Formats: sequence, structure tokens, C-alpha cells
Amino acid sequence: MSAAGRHPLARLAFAAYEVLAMGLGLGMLAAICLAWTPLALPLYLLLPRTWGRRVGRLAIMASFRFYLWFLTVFCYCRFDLDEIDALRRDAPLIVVANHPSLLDAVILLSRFPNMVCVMKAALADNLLFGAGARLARYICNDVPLQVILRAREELRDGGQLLLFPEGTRTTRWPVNPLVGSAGLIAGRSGAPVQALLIEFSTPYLGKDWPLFRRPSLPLRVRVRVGRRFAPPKDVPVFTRELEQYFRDELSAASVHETSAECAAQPAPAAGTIS
Ligand SMILES: CCCCCCCCCCCCCCCC(=O)OC[C@@H](O)COP(=O)(O)O
Repeated sequence: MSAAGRHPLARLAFAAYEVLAMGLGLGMLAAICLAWTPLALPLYLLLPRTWGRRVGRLAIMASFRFYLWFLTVFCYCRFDLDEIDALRRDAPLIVVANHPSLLDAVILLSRFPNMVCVMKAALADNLLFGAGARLARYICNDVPLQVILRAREELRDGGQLLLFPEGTRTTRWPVNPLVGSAGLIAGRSGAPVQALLIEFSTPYLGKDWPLFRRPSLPLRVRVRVGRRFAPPKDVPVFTRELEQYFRDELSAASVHETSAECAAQPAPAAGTIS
């Protein structure tokens, strides 16, 4: 249902729908997170740690799954995530993914019941995400040694660790230079590293996509299960190998546009993910 080539009025109506879908989508995410905050805070204080993180992670999975359903039904988004479900019971496991969009974490967290996420420290004080992230015992990325120790502890307890080794959303397509955290944690914990490849039809909510710029619908997102790496002995070598792997896989898929192209053409044809 591309708007291109249609009557100008139809195009205008579709653009209006895209704006509406954006408002609904962002509003629903805010509403879900805000509704959880007043519950998550007392649960964080009252529940023992193991119960708290269990409840916290299940609530995040369930809420984000509902959220993706909402985006599918009302906001013309299409998610192809079936491949991921095979990983759900593989623990301990370090899941690493490329990071094209703000939606990546929401998408991945919706499929794993016991996943602990390494996140930007600033998010821990965020009104929307802070309380939920604390209850789920997510790991702040501000003190590297703490990240490694906490990650190792969570993996030992049978958790699955999610981290985005680009450190921030992608700015140098197809993937930024990677930091060494995944290799370090894998080396220290003995857990394997599972690559996931995230592909968007347009870089919606990427680093160069303003929060209130309308999406180009349908937004298609596919997550592929990539290679699984054994815990490395040599972290720098592993990090280079992982980066090259992402580069090769994502270049081959070639579903994104560059940010510059995207800025020049606000309503591009949907990408090539089918
Ligand atoms: C139950 C209702 C849900 C309540 C909220 C639960 C908390 C969910 C926290 C999700 C936070 C996921 C953080 C993902 C990793 C991360 O930190 O990514 C940061 C980027 O994306 C943005 O970084 P940047 O590109 O540098 O702006």
C-alpha cells in the first residue's frame, strides 16, 4: 500500500495517517511505561531481588509484546521476529545486535522472558524507563568493571544478556565500530555470543531521525538469528571479527538508506525486506 503514484489527495490522507500512527505509537509506549512506574517502584523496594527481577522482566516482555501488537494493528508496522523464539531457552547467552533504531531494545525484549539489558546510564533516571529497568535489574553501562561483574552474575543465574556493542545507535552504516564489552564478558563468563541482525525498511528513530518526524509506512522490521561465537580468548581479535561479521551480513541485506538519503527524501519507498 505505497502512497507513491496515487492521487494527491490520497497521498495527503496517507501522510496524515502516518502522522496519526506516529502519535499513537509514541503515546502508547509512553502510556505503558508510565503506567508501570508506580507499580515497579514499590515492587523494587518490597520484593526480594530474585522475585523482583523475574516479575520485572516478565512484565517488560509482556508489555512490549502487547506494544508491538498495537503497532501492527493500528500503526501499519510489520515485525518478522519468528526466528528469535528458538533462542529463548538457550542460557546462559550473550545476545548482541546492531542498533539502527530506538525501537531495537523494545523489539528484542518482547521475545525473551529472562533478559537483562545493558543500557545507557542516563536511562536509569528516565521517568519512562527508570523504575522498570531497576526492577528488572538492568545493568547501567557507566562503570565498565561493574558491567562485567554484574553481567557475569546474571549469566551465572541463568539469564540472557542483551547488549548493543556499537555503544549507541548506528551512525556509520551498516554498523559503527564495536566496543569490546561482549568479548570481555564472554571471556570472563564462558557464555557464547549470539549475533542478531536487525533490519528496518527505513531508519525510523535512528540516530538521525527526529522523534517527531513521521515514519514512512509500512515500517517493516526483520530480526535474523546470526552466527553464534564461542567465548573468545583474544578480545580485540574477536571484536574485529564480530564487527566484520555484522558488516558483511548487513551490507548483503542492504535494506536501509543512508541518513543523508533519508533526509533528502522524507517518504522513500519501503525497503527490500519482504
Ligand atoms: C513494563 C513496562 C515497561 C517499563 C519500562 C521498562 C524499561 C525498559 C528499558 C529499556 C531500555 C533499553 C535500553 C537499551 C540499550 C540502550 O541503552 O540503548 C540506548 C539507545 O537506545 C539510545 O542511545 P543513543 O543512540 O546513544 O541515544
